[in-house]
Amino acid sequence: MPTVAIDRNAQGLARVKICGLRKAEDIAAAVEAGARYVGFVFFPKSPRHLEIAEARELAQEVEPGIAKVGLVVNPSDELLTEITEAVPLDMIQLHGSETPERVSEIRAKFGLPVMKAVGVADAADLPKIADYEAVADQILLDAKPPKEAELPGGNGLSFDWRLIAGRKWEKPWMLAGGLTPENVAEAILLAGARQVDVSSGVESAPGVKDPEKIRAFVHAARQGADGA
Ligand SMILES: O=C(O)c1ccccc1NCC(=O)[C@H](O)[C@H](O)COP(=O)(O)O
Repeated sequence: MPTVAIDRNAQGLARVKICGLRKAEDIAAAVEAGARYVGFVFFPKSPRHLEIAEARELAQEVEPGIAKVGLVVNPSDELLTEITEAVPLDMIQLHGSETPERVSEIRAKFGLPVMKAVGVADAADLPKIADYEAVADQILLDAKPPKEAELPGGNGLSFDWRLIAGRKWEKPWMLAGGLTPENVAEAILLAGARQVDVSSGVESAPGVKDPEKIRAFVHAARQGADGA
């Protein structure tokens, strides 16, 4: 085991986001298990991509109290207008190379809370979290994608959770990247995360969610890591 400070108060408190949902039954599995956020991906290169009309249909059926998050990558105002006018979202997730200025602009123009994904590979990536924290409502700490990756996220890769152990930020943040039902409890303990996000770790194939894995993930995240 690595020698890092472990935040045992984080146990049992994790709020879970299941990202890249495409079917009503998978959303139902997530919500019934206790997930607090559901994510819809609007990125045509992704196996999890949804057309706006599909997302609208799914989002309209999500029960109140569950945050519906729309994930976009370097979006134009036109795309955001189309999405937000059609889909009843509660939050926009920016998963591209949006600058802090652009994050601020999107937040002001579209009147929705914004979660900005920040890619982490090593300690040199951590200072930029403060730049985004100043303008976003939440931060998503995700593994930095490999240079040759087709997707800027949803690659099932983890970063070294010890990099953020014991660090505190003012705004709410989520841990993401390569989480699975098997490792999420340990990740929560090591990173001190109170919120976690998963996509490929609850799939049976790219873009195909597995309700059993969703249930196992939410259960593991909410139980914490007794004995880990
Ligand atoms: O999921 C995608 O296909 C995707 C496409 C473009 C940008 C981001 C994308 N996914 C991000 C996520 O699903 C999560 O927020 C997070 O990165 C966790 O992904 P994973 O490592 O697969 O659990």
